[in-house]
Amino acid sequence: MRSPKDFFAPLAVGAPTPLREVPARPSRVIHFFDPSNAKMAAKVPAMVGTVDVLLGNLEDAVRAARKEAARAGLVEIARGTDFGEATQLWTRINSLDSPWALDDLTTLVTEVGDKLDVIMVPKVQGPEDIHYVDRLLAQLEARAGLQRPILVHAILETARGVANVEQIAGASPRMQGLSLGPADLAADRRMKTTRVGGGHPGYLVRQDPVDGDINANRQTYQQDLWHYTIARMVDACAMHGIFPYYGPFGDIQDVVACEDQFRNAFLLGCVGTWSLHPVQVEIAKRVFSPSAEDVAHARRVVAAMGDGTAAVMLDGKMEDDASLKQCLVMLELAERLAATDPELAQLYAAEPGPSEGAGA
Ligand SMILES: CC(=O)SCCNC(=O)CCNC(=O)[C@H](O)C(C)(C)COP(=O)(O)OP(=O)(O)OC[C@H]1O[C@@H](n2cnc3c(N)ncnc32)[C@H](O)[C@@H]1OP(=O)(O)O
Ligand SMILES: O=CC(=O)O
Ligand SMILES: [Mg+2]
Repeated sequence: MRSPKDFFAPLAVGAPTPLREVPARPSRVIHFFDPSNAKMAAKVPAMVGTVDVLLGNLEDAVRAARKEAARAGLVEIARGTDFGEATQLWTRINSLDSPWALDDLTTLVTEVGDKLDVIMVPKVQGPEDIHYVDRLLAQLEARAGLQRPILVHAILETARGVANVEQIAGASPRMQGLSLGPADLAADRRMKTTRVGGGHPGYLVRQDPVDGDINANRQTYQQDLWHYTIARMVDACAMHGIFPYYGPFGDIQDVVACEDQFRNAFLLGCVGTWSLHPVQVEIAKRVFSPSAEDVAHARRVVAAMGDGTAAVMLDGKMEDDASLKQCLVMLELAERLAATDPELAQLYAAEPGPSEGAGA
């Protein structure tokens, strides 16, 4: 463990200096593709600018016999694609205990490290996994002569990882964020589910009996299996100044439930999610962008609050410093997204600004 004084010192001679603040680039949608799948890979150049992050996946969902092909395919795509300002390139490497992780890191950092923004590390168990990757990345960055540090994103998908979530989030200045990995986490926890994310109809609460009649029809309400873990993840990320994300939603056809799951994560504080199939891209972008109504309301609150202190009434509701701060979070996100998304810029511009909304 490094001393707090050394936290921002490079871990290898010649490695770039770690960042003091994680860049808040839009990452509403982290789109997964398999670089060894020719059809999917062929679609990548056309997706630049339409998704915030393109992630070349090397881990689960890539056949063992195709691991080297996926790695080589990602190198080729990284070299041959201009990702512009609006789209980042990430990868998900194989797990640290697999036969492929070392070569994934060595090859990608030395060959296309200048193109890679973030490396997603699966099945992280504790801060020691991040420390291992941190030092290795510093050595490889020095070897490759990189000028900016590659950031690290951990998937929360083991029970031990969840128990250690605060230490993982704060393990290195490279930590960019955390994603929920509900499929592996369910298996590791021995949950009795068989799905990739989303809810389960059996996880419910039931209305109390009316007049003591337990046999009468009683309303049931499905509950969110992931609420606890997402909330813990969001707190750990906020505490360490990094970003939380929902992960995969495996029922590709059920776009309605997918949107619900994404929205729950957005409302709880997540900044984005994964998309596994093109059909999930627009859902993610829509859900993780503040609505025009939210932006308009936030502007009205800012305008009504004046110097930001005291309490005011707006539409019959009390607003004060705390609701103002929530509105500022919303507006800051809207501004950041509008800077790279012309459609959102237009949408938000159509809403009344603080002066027009004041006192309305
Ligand atoms: C638990 C976890 O670890 S989740 C993360 C790991 N899993 C993944 O990354 C899964 C990524 N996604 C996929 O592999 C695929 O989308 C699947 C297997 C879910 C579905 O694939 P398909 O059955 O081919 O879907 P479908 O027929 O609807 O595809 C339509 C088109 O979109 C393309 N497509 C599908 N998924 C993607 C993708 N993620 N990126 C780009 N293109 C895609 C298909 O190649 C197909 O192209 P075509 O019209 O030229 O034939
Ligand atoms: O990798 C993701 C998961 O849900 O497992
Ligand atoms: Mg997983």
